Amino acid sequence: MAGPVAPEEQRFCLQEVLDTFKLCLSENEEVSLEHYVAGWRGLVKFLNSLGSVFGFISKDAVNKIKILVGHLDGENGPKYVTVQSMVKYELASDLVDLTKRGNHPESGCRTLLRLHRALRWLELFLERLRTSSEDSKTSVMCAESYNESLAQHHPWLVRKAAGMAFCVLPGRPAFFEVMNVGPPEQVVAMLGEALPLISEVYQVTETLYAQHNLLDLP
Ligand SMILES: CCCCCCCC/C=C\CCCCCCCC(=O)N[C@@H](COP(=O)(O)O)[C@H](O)/C=C/CCCCCCCCCCCCC
Repeated sequence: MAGPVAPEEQRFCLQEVLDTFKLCLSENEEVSLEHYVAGWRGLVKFLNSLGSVFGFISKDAVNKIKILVGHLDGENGPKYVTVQSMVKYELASDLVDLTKRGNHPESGCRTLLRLHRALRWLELFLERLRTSSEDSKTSVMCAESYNESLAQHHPWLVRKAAGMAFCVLPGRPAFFEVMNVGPPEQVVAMLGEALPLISEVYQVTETLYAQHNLLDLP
């Protein structure tokens, strides 16, 4: 499974991801793009520690993270502080391809939508992990969660490749170990803490995108 031991800054830690998702939502339910991206960076560390089979997934996630960071660090960075301000700015400035891919293939709105859909997969997967028994198969939990969410937006070839990658996922005990939390009961408790945060970020974004008819951006 995993290769040589990763340096500390590349090592996944569930607590770190939990902390970034805690910081994501402000009191007035605005989603901080900086923390959203940081949450995904943390998750990509986990994916990287699972080995090169997951490289094509990690690469796509990293590309999308880079696009969003590019917006955050760009000259219009202040417009990208929250997902709400990003949507408002990009729509008002005609910076989103709404019906077919055109001049704005890297808009913040369409890029974030891809990660947003993946967040639903994560929510479903973590809930299965949290309620699983010691001998449950991570590959099955992952595939079921994928089929209920992201798969509906992926073409056959991507679905096939993803399905093959899931087959080499480590078993639950090894999987829990990579999370760097402690014994399984502690992992389960931390997942219980992380899930409502992830769900809330997902719901707030889903409602915002639905209000603006952005859920099917090409
Ligand atoms: C708390 C710890 C346990 C769970 C840790 C999970 C770590 C997962 C980290 C990253 C997940 C990857 C997110 C992938 C984003 C995919 C976005 C997407 O849908 N992209 C497609 C469409 O993009 P455009 O072409 O429209 O720009 C793109 O075609 C995708 C290509 C790559 C394949 C994506 C397969 C996604 C499978 C998600 C499951 C990851 C399996 C992780 C196993 C633990």
